[in-house]
Amino acid sequence: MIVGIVGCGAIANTIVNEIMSEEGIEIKYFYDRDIERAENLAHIANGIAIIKLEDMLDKVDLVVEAASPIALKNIAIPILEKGIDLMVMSVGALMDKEFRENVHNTARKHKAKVYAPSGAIVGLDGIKAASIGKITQASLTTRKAPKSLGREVEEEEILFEGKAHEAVEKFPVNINVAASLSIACNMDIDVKIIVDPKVDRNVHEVLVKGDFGEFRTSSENVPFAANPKTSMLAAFSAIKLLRSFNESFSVGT
Ligand SMILES: NC(=O)C1=CN([C@@H]2O[C@H](COP(=O)(O)OP(=O)(O)OC[C@H]3O[C@@H](n4cnc5c(N)ncnc54)[C@H](OP(=O)(O)O)[C@@H]3O)[C@@H](O)[C@H]2O)C=CC1
Ligand SMILES: O=C([O-])CC(=O)C(=O)O
Repeated sequence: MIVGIVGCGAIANTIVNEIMSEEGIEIKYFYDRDIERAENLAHIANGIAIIKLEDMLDKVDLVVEAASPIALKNIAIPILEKGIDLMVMSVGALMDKEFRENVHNTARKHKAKVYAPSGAIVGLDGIKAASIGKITQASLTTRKAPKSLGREVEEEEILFEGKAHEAVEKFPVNINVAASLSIACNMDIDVKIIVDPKVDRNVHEVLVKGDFGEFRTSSENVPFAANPKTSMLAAFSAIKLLRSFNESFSVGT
């Protein structure tokens, strides 16, 4: 599998450092609006930095988007129209219903697949199973340190309380997980975002209720030093999903 990456920041660097060249996965093409970042990563991976997305499209089997929701909106359709699979980190963009339907239809028409790794949250496996019955309630409470949210506060403060579609608009690079949960639950979930000077982790608490019963998950994620908005677990989930394409045994939904 030849892989191209769009967005050469915290997640992409972790993927490359972990996978490099593994049997069956060759991460070869790198694109970023900052060409230097693409070149640095290409150098580490012994790959190729490209100056426009089209330069990788006839050469890859899968593109990993690890850039931004706006980037995803620009690149998803041209990638899928070529029948290339797409792994999406900036899931928040998919809260735009029209865009999500377009992505869905284009993928189906061109026999491409779209994957969204579980990212920085815990519990999507259970939600997928739970969605066989009815899910009646789902919420996410996210607590991050001021530097993760780009705020300066002395005391904890609720920055946002509302629905996921609004959360991803207001905090596009901090709360993609709300979109993953919403898509898995098939509802616009309730979201609360708290800035808290007492935490140094990215904390995500998920509550889901439905026919199956109810569950709560809580993760206290180590943020990347280079980008404290993003949790290490998010990059790890992408790596695990990439590796799963080569595995013949799978556990969990
Ligand atoms: N699903 C999940 O659970 C999670 C998702 N994420 C999301 O994943 C994405 C990547 O995260 P992360 O690696 O931490 O981000 P980084 O900011 O560390 O890296 C992203 C890179 O992509 C570049 N970029 C942004 N927009 C474009 C564009 N339109 N075209 C080309 N390059 C672009 C950025 O440049 P510049 O610096 O100039 O913007 C930067 O170099 C983000 O959208 C983030 O919000 C993060 C954590 C969890
Ligand atoms: O990494 C995290 O903790 C969550 C995050 O930034 C996102 O969902 O966009």
